[in-house]
Amino acid sequence: MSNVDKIKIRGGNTHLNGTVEIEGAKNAVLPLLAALILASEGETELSNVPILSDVFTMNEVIRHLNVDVEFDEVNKVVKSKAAQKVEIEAPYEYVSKMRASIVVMGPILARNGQSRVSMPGGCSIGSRPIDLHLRGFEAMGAEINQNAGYIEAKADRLHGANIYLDFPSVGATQNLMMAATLADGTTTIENAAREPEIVDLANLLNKMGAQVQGAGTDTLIIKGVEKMHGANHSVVQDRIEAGTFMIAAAMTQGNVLVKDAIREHNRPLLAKMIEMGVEVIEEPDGIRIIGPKHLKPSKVKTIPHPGFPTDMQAQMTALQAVAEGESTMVETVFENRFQHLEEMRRMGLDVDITRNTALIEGGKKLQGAEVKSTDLRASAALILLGMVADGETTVGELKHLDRGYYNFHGKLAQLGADIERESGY
Ligand SMILES: CC(=O)N[C@H]1[C@@H](OP(=O)(O)OP(=O)(O)OC[C@H]2O[C@@H](n3ccc(=O)[nH]c3=O)[C@H](O)[C@@H]2O)O[C@H](CO)[C@@H](O)[C@@H]1O
Ligand SMILES: C=C(OP(=O)(O)O)C(=O)O
Repeated sequence: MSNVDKIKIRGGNTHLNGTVEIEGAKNAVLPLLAALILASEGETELSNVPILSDVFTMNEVIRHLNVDVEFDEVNKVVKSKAAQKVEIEAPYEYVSKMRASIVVMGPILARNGQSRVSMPGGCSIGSRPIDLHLRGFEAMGAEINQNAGYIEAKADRLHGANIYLDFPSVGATQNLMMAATLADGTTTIENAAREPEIVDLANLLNKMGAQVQGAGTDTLIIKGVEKMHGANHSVVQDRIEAGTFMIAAAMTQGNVLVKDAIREHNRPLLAKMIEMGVEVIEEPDGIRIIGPKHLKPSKVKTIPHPGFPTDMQAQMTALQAVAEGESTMVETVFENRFQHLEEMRRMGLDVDITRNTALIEGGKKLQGAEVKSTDLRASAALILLGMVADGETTVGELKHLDRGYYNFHGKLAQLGADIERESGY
């Protein structure tokens, strides 16, 4: 994997066909790896772990904290032995590489009574503050200080608290849920995030001896326990990778079976695609997507789960680019998540952007171009658009793609796309 690699797509006549297998979810496995910090005895085996650069980064973070982890990439299994003692510091070097590593803060604090974690800072899709995480820790009795780019938290032992999140933040819900597992007493988190990745985390925590109830609803109740142990768990399927291939099939008049896709996890996307004229067939071993000749335009707004996911927004705009007529996309979760549209303009997309609303005049001729990805989902969306644009599209800055998609070009090639990855040097 190299950031100087490029993906080349020759588009204009692609009709994807076949079956695609989906990996375990990046957004599930990262907090699951952080949860390993909580175990003080036994061994853990996580299976269905995706081979992604973010997973390597998270493994480095928790290794640095003294948790023994080994990633068997052939079998997609992470094995870990509980640490007797965990370190308190997650340094800048790791947290700056991957914001999601902030979710180690709750587990470190719960295990050690103190933690020192580098502030993650923003990223290209928005400023991404962590105030909700910190206010939750404070409610549980932690004293928080900011010092030289680090957040330091201290509490001899966290205590249970009633926490209401102003916004159902995924990361804050995960961080506070993990902190509460070892706290003294019961914690209630209201207006909690309801994403399937939250449910997956609660499932692992409960297997490790925690007492978490209500995952998947907006109220979590966590009864603190004295200690936690290792457990075996298989990572839930990546609904965003699955959704990306569903859109790929829909926009290329394709016929693709997305293996073992979970309808419940992709309900808002599937509902929109059906509205746009896509055929969605539930089969015993997955969901089949058949793309029509003429796609209808749509109005989409991103909202926390079970609303339309912001992580599918860029890919959905690629589908809207193909739909005939005027579509709208409103991004309400992140304030700067339209950068892919500027790149798509270079491919001939007719789009008008006013603040968080994009007006896409779809169905016009698109031409391949040299473009660069600005974030993870932008890179996938540009590759998707490359399949329907005439001529050659080259997508660079693949470090973003490698954070969240394993062998994306290989999977598309297997479905019939004319695509290759050129190695840098
Ligand atoms: C690793 C991972 O799982 N990443 C996902 C997670 O990110 P992440 O957990 O960072 O996203 P959040 O749900 O926390 O953020 C959503 C919104 O809340 C704001 N906010 C968040 C926390 C806080 O303390 N204060 C605050 O204002 C953010 O700036 C953003 O505008 O959920 C996002 C929203 O579904 C997804 O796009 C990311 O792919
Ligand atoms: C925004 C994303 O991830 P992260 O929160 O890890 O940046 C994503 O998965 O689309």
